[in-house]
Amino acid sequence: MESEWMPWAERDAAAYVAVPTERDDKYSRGVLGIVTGSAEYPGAGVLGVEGAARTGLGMIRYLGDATKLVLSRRPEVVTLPGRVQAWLIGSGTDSGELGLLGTLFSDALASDEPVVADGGALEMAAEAPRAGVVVTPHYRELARMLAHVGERVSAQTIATTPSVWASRAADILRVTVLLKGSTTFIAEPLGARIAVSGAPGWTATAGAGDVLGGVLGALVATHADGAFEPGTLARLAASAQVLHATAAQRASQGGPIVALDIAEALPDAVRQLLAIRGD
Ligand SMILES: NC(=O)C1=CN([C@@H]2O[C@H](COP(=O)(O)OP(=O)(O)OC[C@H]3O[C@@H](n4cnc5c(N)ncnc54)[C@H](OP(=O)(O)O)[C@@H]3O)[C@@H](O)[C@H]2O)[C@@H](O)CC1
Ligand SMILES: Nc1ncnc2c1ncn2[C@@H]1O[C@H](COP(=O)(O)OP(=O)(O)O)[C@@H](O)[C@H]1O
Repeated sequence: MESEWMPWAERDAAAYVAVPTERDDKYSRGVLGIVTGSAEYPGAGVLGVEGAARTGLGMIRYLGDATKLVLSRRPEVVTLPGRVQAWLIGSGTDSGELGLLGTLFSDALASDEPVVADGGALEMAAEAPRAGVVVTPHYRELARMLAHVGERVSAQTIATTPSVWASRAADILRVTVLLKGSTTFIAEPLGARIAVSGAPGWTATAGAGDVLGGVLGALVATHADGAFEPGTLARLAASAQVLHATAAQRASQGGPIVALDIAEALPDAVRQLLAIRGD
């Protein structure tokens, strides 16, 4: 029998926006370690950083391979290693050519912090499943992850029945899965099943997924204490998808957008959600 998919609306997502209080400083708000971007795809590093920064968090430590480009766009970013509350790894990297990035990915996956894994870190996340990990593949990437653990399914089959495969993948891979598409399906191993729709078709543009990784990284870093409780990572993932879709809608207004437009519309999307909450 197919799983029950719970919808997730702006009102639900609003509860997962962390608003700083007078007692907060940049560390208590949450620090996100980001290891994304490579010589081949430096732009993905910038897009994830922008997504996270515009969602709201205390600080970003960027340790990927696009430091120069990231700093030229966001001088607020710190490029030294140090304590973080969560990790975003893998967007804009190739799993076959990781070099030193591979060590950083395995350190993050072996750490006690929650991890958002994308792009070239997906196969490593599939190899070493643990609680507190959420993966954000599109259909082809999910097919590759499943092949990596011996489950053969084509990207076309996943595209035709994404809810079935998001659900199955979470149970097989034993990590929380956010499967990207026109409807995004979020599944926790033997747990929550959430479906989020409503993003405009204009969202299907290069780098939009890299921005989503940043949004989710920021939400996880600002809720790191609860991230290991059953269902929390799935609800944070659904909230990130809602914020991303709201930002895309605001940026698009029925017309074309680029990924950076989505990142730039995030503060307004956050305000829209907080207004629903009554803040
Ligand atoms: N600005 C940045 O830095 C950006 C960086 N990005 C980063 O890039 C990394 C790889 O992500 P990805 O999703 O593109 O790669 P992947 O899943 O291997 O798919 C390759 C498949 O696509 C297909 N294909 C290619 N061209 C096609 C065409 N014209 N028309 C139709 N099909 C076409 C091709 O098919 P084939 O040519 O083999 O038949 C193959 O199957 C990832 O880390 C991501 O973060 C992106 O986010 C973009 C912005
Ligand atoms: N038809 C669509 N309608 C709405 N959103 C879409 C559609 N197709 C893809 N998306 C969204 O666009 C983003 C694309 O991400 P991804 O495939 O990772 O691309 P990239 O790697 O270039 O960033 C995801 O957030 C996905 O959910």
